[in-house]
Amino acid sequence: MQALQVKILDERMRSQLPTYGTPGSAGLDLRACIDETIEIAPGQTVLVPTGLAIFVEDPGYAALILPRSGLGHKHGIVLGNLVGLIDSDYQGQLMVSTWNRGSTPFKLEPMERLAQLVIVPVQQVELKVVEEFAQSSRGAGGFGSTGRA
Ligand SMILES: O=c1ccn([C@H]2C[C@H](O)[C@@H](COP(=O)(O)OP(=O)(O)OP(=O)(O)O)O2)c(=O)[nH]1
Ligand SMILES: [Mg+2]
Repeated sequence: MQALQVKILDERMRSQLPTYGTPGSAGLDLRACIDETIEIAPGQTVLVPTGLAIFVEDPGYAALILPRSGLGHKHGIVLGNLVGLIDSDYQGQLMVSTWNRGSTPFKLEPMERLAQLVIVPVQQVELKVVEEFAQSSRGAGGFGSTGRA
């Protein structure tokens, strides 16, 4: 397993650094580092600190913040930006844009696990302008061009 540099910005996180819940888990759970319960109204979005900063450093990797399925499915708590992309050169606090897309208020408790962090490989590219592409069988077909599932 590779090491990831992390800074603790909220002392409460020192004793509960994110870990993989099971040997096969892809995500590290991020907690809501808030001092008091926050009630998030239906349709409201709140930027929630996690108490952690990471420095991925290697441009061949990035981190993604993704919703937790239970919160999203059962309570409508997802991400205001749908997916959070953490650049390899970002050194600030990880923040979770927390959107209540449901129809009932949600009480977010201090230190509750709110979202998850996944480290993914990234390929940076150099754009090369061409006039024509070699023909593919799909061509420009998309958006259901192969029929409805
Ligand atoms: O859910 C998120 C999304 C982003 N970030 C941080 C890390 C990321 O590297 C930085 C910038 O994110 P992004 O590039 O998606 O936002 P932007 O609106 O393009 O801002 P910028 O102009 O700073 O790049 O904000 C978070 O903490 N949480
Ligand atoms: Mg950006």
